[in-house]
Amino acid sequence: TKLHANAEESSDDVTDPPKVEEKIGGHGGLSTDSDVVHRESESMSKKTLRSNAEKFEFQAEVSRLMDIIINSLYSNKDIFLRELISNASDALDKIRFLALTDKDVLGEGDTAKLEIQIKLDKAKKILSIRDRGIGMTKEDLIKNLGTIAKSGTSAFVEKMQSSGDLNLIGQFGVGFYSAYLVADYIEVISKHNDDSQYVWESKANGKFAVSEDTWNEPLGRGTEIRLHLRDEAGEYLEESKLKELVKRYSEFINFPISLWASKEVETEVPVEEDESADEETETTSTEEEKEEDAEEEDGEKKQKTKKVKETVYEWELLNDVKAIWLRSPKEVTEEEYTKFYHSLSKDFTDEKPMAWSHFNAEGDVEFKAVLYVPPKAPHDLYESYYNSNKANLKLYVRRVFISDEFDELLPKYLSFLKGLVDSDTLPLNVSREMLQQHSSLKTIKKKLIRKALDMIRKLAEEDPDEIHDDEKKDVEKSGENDEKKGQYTKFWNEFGKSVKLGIIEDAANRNRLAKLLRFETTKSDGKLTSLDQYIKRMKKSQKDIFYITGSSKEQLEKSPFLERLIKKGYEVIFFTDPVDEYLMQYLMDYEDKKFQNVSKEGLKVGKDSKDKELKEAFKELTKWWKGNLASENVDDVKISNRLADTPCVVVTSKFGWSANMERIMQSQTLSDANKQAYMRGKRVLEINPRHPIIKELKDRIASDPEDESVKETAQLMYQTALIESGFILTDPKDFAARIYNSVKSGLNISPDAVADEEIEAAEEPETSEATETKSDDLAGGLNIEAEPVEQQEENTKDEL
Ligand SMILES: Nc1ncnc2c1ncn2[C@@H]1O[C@H](COP(=O)(O)OP(=O)(O)OP(=O)(O)O)[C@@H](O)[C@H]1O
Repeated sequence: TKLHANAEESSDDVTDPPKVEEKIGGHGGLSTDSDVVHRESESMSKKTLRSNAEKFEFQAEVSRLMDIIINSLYSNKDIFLRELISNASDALDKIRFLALTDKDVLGEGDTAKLEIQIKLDKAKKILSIRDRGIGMTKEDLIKNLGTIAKSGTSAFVEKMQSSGDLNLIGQFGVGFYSAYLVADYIEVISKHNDDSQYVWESKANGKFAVSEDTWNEPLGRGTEIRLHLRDEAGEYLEESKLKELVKRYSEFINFPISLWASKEVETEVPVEEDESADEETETTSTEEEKEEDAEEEDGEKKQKTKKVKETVYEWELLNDVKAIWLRSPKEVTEEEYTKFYHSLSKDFTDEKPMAWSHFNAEGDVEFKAVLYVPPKAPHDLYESYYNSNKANLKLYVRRVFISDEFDELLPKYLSFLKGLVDSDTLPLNVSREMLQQHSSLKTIKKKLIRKALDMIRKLAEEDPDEIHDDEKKDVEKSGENDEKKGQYTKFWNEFGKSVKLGIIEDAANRNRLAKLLRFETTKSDGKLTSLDQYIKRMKKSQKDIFYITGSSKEQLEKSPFLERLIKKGYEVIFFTDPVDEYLMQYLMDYEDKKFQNVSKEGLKVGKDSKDKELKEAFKELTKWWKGNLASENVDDVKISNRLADTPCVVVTSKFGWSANMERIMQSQTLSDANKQAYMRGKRVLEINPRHPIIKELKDRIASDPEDESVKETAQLMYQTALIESGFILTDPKDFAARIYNSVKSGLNISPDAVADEEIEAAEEPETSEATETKSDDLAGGLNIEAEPVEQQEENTKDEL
């Protein structure tokens, strides 16, 4: 919000110009040897500054953020320097990138030097950080530093309120404001090629001011941030402190960072004739200040000189700019990789990346790359997955930073990786758009994916927890890998969904990705298992990989679909993430084994010798039942091979949706009813011929196929099976009414009995209870003695 175009009448002190006696030394004459003392800037009358100043209010979220920073008790205030240097480096990257296609943007002389300079003014308590980057126009200053809140602002404010950890500020894109941890007044002087030089200033009191700069030294191009340090931040005026900080935080900045540092030097000064006598005794007593008798050989007399110590200032380079990725992987230490990760990801917590891969690709397309698996997934990794263009790899071409928004380098599902690619093959002097279409990008992408998947596979291979009991005897591993214990489970919990999305999206790497899959099974005992382990444990005769989908493992464990499989010792995979339903539409087979959803048609678990016989014996019932279910979208009624204790289940056709998928689709807000009807799998009612209810039904049908009470019971059986098989009933009222009728009969109440008028009807049992006790109630309705299900007779035993 612009407050005053002309602030002359305002009494607010924000835009007070630097008074003549408060003037701040600029960076003028940066590279000249004579720059021993700060050159004072030209004085400027109060009137001129004020008439140019415009005042603005910070956007509300930014104001809140600044309040939090200013009042923070956070002890690690050092981070501000890292943030400002990182901004300076970004600005330098931007101008260097523009210079690829237009050399003139760099300017001439010192202005063309891509560097960062830090200067201290102890007397005035000012710390300034200056870069020769792209700079900011007046509009940029107003937008970037105050009026446009970034999306990360409120996320960061929220995070601060819960954790208080300011260290993460850079990740939220609001790093600049961390400068208010140490300063109570900040000036940002900036010169962009497209505009004049401007000064932004704020005392963080909700307002800031911007004015055209007519009093400071011209910057040429770039930005100087002047921090007027708070009293308690005096340590940042110590050269040693700044050197230490730059070393610690900015060692991977690829531009030279120099400090205007003091240095003791010895210089020869002439000895005044009249004092030479006194000096003589003094200087001979100390070795350093030895007086020299400057008698020339030819005997000509010269003026006497002496050496004295003097403090001079000069630019001292603080960082070694040899990029880590250009070094040989053998030479880079683990600590250096970790630190480089922190600087790349702006994640300065103590956590180490889970894994990294540093390699050099040679051949037609040459590039160097470092890839990292972060220790944690960002909070919004899967939010708007398909719409966001998050790329986490930085692209360099021959050491020049090109972009960190280049999403052609990695597929979406690997966008959780961080790192960089530096290519020697890509051309330097073309626009980003041209680069995006360059043919070698495809090769780079392909290699990066391979390397990334290898890195993840190794993470699993090195994890001792991944070696299961059945393999332990072969692989005797001692405690050497303790540090890596559990690392793959950690990876899986953070990024498992990405592997699944990869299987869906990347057909070329489907098998590699499937190897990385982990899941729980009926036999995994709370641990995660892989497909390879599953296959190792498969029964000899087992052809397919069995799985079941649902909303939780607890719910699935009780599923009737598993009854017989578990009894016979088969292992079944539990898929409980909604994405698994999609995953299994793409993952058809693995190592020549097909996947079989055990709640769908097509399950083969060996033949029962009585199959044919049973089919024949129940023919009448199945035919009758199919006829009765004609209006229910039921394709068929069949004898089941998956049931042990449950009378019947409803299975779906192989290529339609499973019950779980129907449930997922129904819960989606914008789901399309037509598509739902189309995709809904055809249903088959499968009956258990050994179950007493089914046997009784068979007998009743044989004696009277028109018996209404049997029809009623059959319908109730079907609805109950739907629920137990994971479907959502379309008409729960109808189901409830049938249950109540059955209960009435169980309690010997007349079917015509109705509730008394004016009397609360809450005496009837609730539906859910009724559902739980269904089998017994139904048995009661059919007057069957509660008897166990007949033992299954099989002569095929276990050789299925
Ligand atoms: N030295 C600078 N030169 C040019 N522009 C700058 C400079 N410092 C900040 N900016 C501009 O101000 C914006 C806000 O800076 P801020 O540090 O708050 O966020 P950021 O740089 O986008 O994110 P991060 O702090 O994570 O680097 C930047 O995006 C950039 O456009």
